[in-house]
Amino acid sequence: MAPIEVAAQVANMYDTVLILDFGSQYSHLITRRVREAGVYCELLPCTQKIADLKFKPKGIILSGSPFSITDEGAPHVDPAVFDLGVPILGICYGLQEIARNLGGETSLAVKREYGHAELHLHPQEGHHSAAFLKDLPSPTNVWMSHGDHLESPPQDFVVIGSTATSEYAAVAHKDRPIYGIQFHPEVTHSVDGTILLRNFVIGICKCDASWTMSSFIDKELERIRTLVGPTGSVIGAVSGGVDSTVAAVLMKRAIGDRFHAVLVDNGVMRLNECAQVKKTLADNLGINLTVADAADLFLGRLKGVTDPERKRKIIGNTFIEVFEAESHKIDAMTRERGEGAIEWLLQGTLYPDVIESISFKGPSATIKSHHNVGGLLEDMRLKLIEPLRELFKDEVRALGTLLDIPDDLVWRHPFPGPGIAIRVLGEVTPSQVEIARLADNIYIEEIKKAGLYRQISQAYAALLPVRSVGVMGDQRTYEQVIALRAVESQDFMTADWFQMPYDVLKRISNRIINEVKGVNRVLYDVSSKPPSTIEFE
Ligand SMILES: Nc1ncnc2c1ncn2[C@@H]1O[C@H](COP(=O)(O)OP(=O)(O)OP(=O)(O)O)[C@@H](O)[C@H]1O
Ligand SMILES: O=c1[nH]c(=O)c2[nH+]cn([C@@H]3O[C@H](COP(=O)(O)O)[C@@H](O)[C@H]3O)c2[nH]1
Ligand SMILES: NC(=O)CC[C@H](N)C(=O)O
Ligand SMILES: [Mg+2]
Repeated sequence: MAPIEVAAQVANMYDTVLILDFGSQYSHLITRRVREAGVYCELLPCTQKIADLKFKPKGIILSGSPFSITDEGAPHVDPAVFDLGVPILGICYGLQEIARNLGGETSLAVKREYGHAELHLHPQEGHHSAAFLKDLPSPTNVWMSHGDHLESPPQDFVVIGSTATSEYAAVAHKDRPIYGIQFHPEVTHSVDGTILLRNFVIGICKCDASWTMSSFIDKELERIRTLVGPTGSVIGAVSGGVDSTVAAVLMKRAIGDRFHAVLVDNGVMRLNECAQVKKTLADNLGINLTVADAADLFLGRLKGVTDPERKRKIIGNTFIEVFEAESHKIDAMTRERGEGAIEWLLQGTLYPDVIESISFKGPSATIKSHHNVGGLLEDMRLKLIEPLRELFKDEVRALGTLLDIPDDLVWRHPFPGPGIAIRVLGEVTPSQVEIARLADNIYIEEIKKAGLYRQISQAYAALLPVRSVGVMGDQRTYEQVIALRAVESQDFMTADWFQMPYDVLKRISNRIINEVKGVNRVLYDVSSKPPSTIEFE
């Protein structure tokens, strides 16, 4: 089934707001805020033809854009949105786009307006905008980021808010539920922005705030069962990470033993990880996980390799090979048992991956196909099933909790597929992996003891390919260096290094140097992303 149809299936189950993306860097934040209000929404490129929509939205939001509305080649909305008869909210460029369509005049502002502004409301007696502005204090602090502004609002529009520099900071149609705002309610700097977006989707669009993870579970289980049918089988690569675990648990609930989970032991997992994941999944979640032990195969292929990209490629390719072999085995087994052959491949794709692939990023829509483990088993012609496709990471975590997945699984830091191999700089040998693994285990243990694990988005220990001189028990040592990394991040696209308390660092450093043979020095990484990345390689 095409992804757009899958999205439409979900969109048809809930009251849905359509967000049309003109390429603003904040478009995904609009999506977040609307979801936080309990309303389901879909982000689609602004080039979306309304006639091709597979669902009827209850309201439409037009996003901001890096373009100037008067630019040649600037993106424009399908004028049919104005004939749908549903409420429309234009944000910044979206407002200018409304004006362009409904007869206002946009011009270049004399100077760019960027940052805070005080919005003064101008309530209109007996006007529908009362519901839009409900509970909003006046003045309220809003955040601006624009160069163009409205020279005059379209005919039939009234002004419902202004700032010192923007006369038409908020406008509304006289009769129809069409609103335009020059500021960005979706960013946290607009302090009452969430109230405004909530007012729009609930008060104006009359959406039912029924987008909760508990309602999602029931509907998704039903959708999976219908999709897979009474005999179909599903196979899925499960890493013990939160995404694949939550997807696996949903699948297990939907189709029971017709779901087959495979974890590939690539020899560069964390300490005791494979055994632990297998046990946790079996004991707590009733998922029968096959662990494919391929540690020697992976480590053999990594021998002598030091280039980070080559390491990643080798691991990626070998992973596919092992997964394929494993799935053939399972396929043979299910056939033997007289069950249907495996038809489906489960993937833990999240909504940010989808947004990345569909979002409007320039004069033409850029379609970037996502290649997680997709395309894996082409010869088997497996169909993809992606239950988390419409969710953000925090929604996945909430879902995990509702599915009774233990907290320590739900709140696990992300762990990359290539694992410790990209945290051992230089050649990946079994003894180097062991050093990094032991140091990492102590590091995470102490972070947990200090109660800091949840505050940190991701932490790990890396082994540097250098030696330094030390002294232990009156003896000279010449040994290796461990670097500790800990970051705070919303989306892992940018990150700040975590300000680890000194006493915790002291304990960690002492323990690593005392307990991990081959290490005589520990460093703490104080680089942010950008310009550094989260992983060393
Ligand atoms: N060792 C492994 N064995 C089987 N599948 C794996 C393994 N490592 C990664 N995968 C697959 O690759 C996908 C992408 O990995 P990714 O790390 O992004 O997600 P995750 O492990 O599920 O969650 P998290 O991001 O929290 O680590 C996983 O969802 C899983 O399907
Ligand atoms: O599944 C994965 N396969 C990979 O090849 C991979 N490389 C990086 N990461 C994770 O992505 C986030 C951003 O990492 P970087 O700042 O190093 O790019 C961090 O959370 C990294 O751990 C990966 N995850
Ligand atoms: N944030 C925006 O949507 C900006 C719109 C347009 N580029 C402007 O400068 O006015
Ligand atoms: Mg992972």
